[in-house]
Amino acid sequence: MEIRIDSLLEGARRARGVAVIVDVFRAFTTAAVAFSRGAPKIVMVAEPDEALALRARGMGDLCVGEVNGIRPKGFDFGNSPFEMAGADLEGKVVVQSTRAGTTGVAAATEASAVYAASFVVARATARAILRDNPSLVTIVAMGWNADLRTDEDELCALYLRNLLEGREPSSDALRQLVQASGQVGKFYDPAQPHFHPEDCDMALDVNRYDFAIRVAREDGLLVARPHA
Ligand SMILES: O=C(O)[C@H](CS(=O)(=O)O)OP(=O)(O)O
Ligand SMILES: [Mg+2]
Repeated sequence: MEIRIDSLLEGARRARGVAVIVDVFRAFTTAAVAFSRGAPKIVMVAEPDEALALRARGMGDLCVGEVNGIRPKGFDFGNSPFEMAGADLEGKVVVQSTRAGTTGVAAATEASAVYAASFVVARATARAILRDNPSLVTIVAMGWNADLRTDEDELCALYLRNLLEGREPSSDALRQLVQASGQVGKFYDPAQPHFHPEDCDMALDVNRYDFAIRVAREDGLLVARPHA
């Protein structure tokens, strides 16, 4: 198995083989929590207007996401694992739009298969990929706004490569490295109430869930489902 690591939107666009789109803060932590709260599937789109249009057409029940970290007008929830944790999503189809994570999923058009990953589903994602034993895996760290590399996604990509190669680095070490990085302060900034300290804590609960998040095209839509 060849494992490549890439970054940002251009990395998603050129991803070949099985693509693992990584977004720790917060898209694919939020998605994992949504599944844990009963959402059967998540339709992933790049643009907020696409999400609103799908909900208007009855293709989704709830819009979740962000622009600049803030819940877009008309959305039901922000892109917050903490907000998701308080929601009853049993049987509710979520439509998610974020500026890095879901935009990266939508851009990965050359990939043979796509996973959406974060620390909370890392081991399950590696296990699912190893079961299929593909010849090529491309791990893409989406970063901030898909155009600035950030520690949490890069570290999660490196962690995933280690797992795929049969090693399991220390979760405590990962948490310490991410907590020392530049993307954490916003969760504790009263001037940015759309970010919650609990978002960060939940995103760093390494391997919290035992499912991966597999994304596949269904009737022309990118649909994410928990993948045991
Ligand atoms: O909602 C998020 O946390 C981020 C936006 S920001 O980088 O924190 O401003 O979006 P995502 O697409 O989940 O990286
Ligand atoms: Mg992010």
